[in-house]
Amino acid sequence: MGTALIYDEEMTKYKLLWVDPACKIEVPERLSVSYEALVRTGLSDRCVSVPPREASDAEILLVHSEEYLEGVKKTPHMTLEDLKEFTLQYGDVYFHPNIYHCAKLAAGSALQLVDSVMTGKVRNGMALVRPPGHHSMRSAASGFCVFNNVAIAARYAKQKHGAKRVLIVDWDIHHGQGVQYCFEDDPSVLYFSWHRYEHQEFWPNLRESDYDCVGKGSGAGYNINVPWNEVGMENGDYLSVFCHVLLPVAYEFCPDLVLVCAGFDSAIGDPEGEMCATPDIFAHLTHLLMNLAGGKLCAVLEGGYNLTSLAQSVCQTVQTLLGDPLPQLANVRSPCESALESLQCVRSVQRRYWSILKHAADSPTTDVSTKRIKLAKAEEEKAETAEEERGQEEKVWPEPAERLRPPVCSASVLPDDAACPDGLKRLVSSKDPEPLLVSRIKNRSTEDAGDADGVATFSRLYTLIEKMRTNEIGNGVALVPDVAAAMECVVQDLGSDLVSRVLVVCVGKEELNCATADGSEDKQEQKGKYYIPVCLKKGCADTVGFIQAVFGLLLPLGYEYDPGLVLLVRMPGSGVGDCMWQQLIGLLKGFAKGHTLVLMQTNDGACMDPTASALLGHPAPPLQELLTPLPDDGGALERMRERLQAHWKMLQTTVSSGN
Ligand SMILES: CC(O)(O)NCCCCNCCCN
Ligand SMILES: [Zn+2]
Repeated sequence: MGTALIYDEEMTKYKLLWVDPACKIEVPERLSVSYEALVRTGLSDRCVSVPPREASDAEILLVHSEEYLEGVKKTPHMTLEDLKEFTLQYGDVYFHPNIYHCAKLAAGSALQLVDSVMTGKVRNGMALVRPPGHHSMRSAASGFCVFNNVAIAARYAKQKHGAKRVLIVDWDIHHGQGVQYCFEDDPSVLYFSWHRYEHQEFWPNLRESDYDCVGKGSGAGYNINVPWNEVGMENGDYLSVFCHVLLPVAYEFCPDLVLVCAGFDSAIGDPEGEMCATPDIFAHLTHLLMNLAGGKLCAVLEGGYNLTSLAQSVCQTVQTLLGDPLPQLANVRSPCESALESLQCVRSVQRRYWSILKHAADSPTTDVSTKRIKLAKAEEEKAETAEEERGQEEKVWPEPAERLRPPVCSASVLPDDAACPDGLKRLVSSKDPEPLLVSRIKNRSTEDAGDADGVATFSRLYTLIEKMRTNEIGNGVALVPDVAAAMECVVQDLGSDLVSRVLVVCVGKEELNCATADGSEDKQEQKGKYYIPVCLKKGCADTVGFIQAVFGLLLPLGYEYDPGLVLLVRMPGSGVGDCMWQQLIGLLKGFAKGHTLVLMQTNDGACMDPTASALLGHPAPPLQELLTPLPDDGGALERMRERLQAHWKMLQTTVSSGN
């Protein structure tokens, strides 16, 4: 299934008609440069073009009041003076004779997107719209927003398509207070937002944007605010919050639909956000959400005011929705102290609502005085930056790297009598393997692998890894007589001279004699750092433990390790369900530009089809809803994370005790 793209140049046909410094950044070019970038890169041609439509009164009234709608309806006929007058009642927003028309198109675009995804016409999609929506409230416009596009879409998805649980992820750098107010007592809509906050110093300066506002009544726990109390947040900060807060909770929530308030003012170069995350981060944020809700994801444009980083970020998002390989995120740095403080605060208040977080630490003891010191420091720094303002340095960042689809998406190495699943390209050894390789395989592996077809299998494995390195092949699966031997061979012989770092994810009971990344035998502490045995209660059927292991350990660590190849090994008798297995394959695509090699035992061929489906990029079925939280061994996982965070900074979820 494809990716929908919704855009109409009509939504560029309104602009600010008077002087207002607060609104001058919201220009029509935001939309046109975004769309033109999608055209220029050929991405728009690969999407299913879906036309926008005007939202009806009834649809707008799902969120807004009649008196508000009646007021906005009058704006097309207003004089300039009346428009100014009308605008004065709201904050940081402007009206224009054509903005009502565009606001109906923006909301209608979000609804078209929901229809296309919920009816299965497409898998996912993006709507490029203006005016944005997430600040507008039941009876008020705000922050360039007139109608709350995404809030209307969420209500619509429930009413028209029977969605029971809708997740809204708001990665715009401003707090979508309009969305929070709309759903704060509604447990069927989980709203997650991070936002520049600076201890309430940043617009919209609301007390209720802080981390302790978790929703009300039956909605308690279904509102998650992550305040950024400093600017300059980077990729590592964003990924930490996704791995340690949003994703575990999202998987426990198990939504039927994911809506994204896709604002790109959280990218580097944006005058509003003043953050440092690069445009390719949105490729990963999108990817990390794509295995929820069976892949049903609707991204709706919100903010983004640096035309360069906006266009790049839009392209990164759409390219991921299309299923292209993820870009390598080089040198993901550990979260900064301020981000860790926010992370710890959010987890500590949310833990009482989400069993996945129940082992989270208490809030940090930053007593009032520390905060006052911080604010005082911030004040004086602000004074400094004030004078620096004039010489405000232009942010520069590298153009995102090309993300080339390999000629062959997925390949297989199989015994001659095994059937090759649809869509996979079977690798046959074209020529005789190099004698050197044969000798290494012979003296390395067990006797049965040393015989003729064992050598053939291993030489095909070598070819497969070689072709992944050159990006001729994206990923692959091999059925081998002995997975343990094959794993050692890949890591020791094949992997090591083809890629510099191999992330080995071994699913099953086996105790492994591990080899560190550099292939040397282990010294005790090396073993500690590069060998992370995670034991799940009830084997691999333990969903809670699986989610904690994947999001609390594997993904953060993988982003920090930045491997050139992922080796996913399914030990015989592992008992891991197809659903979890497909989720794992889907999530691991975020590393090594999607170069994953799956090793399975020949007699484990039953799960070849789900494996092939995941390797080909089909969305994984949702994990079953976590109704009764299992007596999970989250404690053991938390203790392991504590131990490992000394080596792997991305595992941190609390401020360093030292400070
Ligand atoms: C959709 C959105 O979240 O990007 N709207 C942002 C509104 C910002 C209002 N304040 C502007 C002050 C100018 N320096
Ligand atoms: Zn914004």
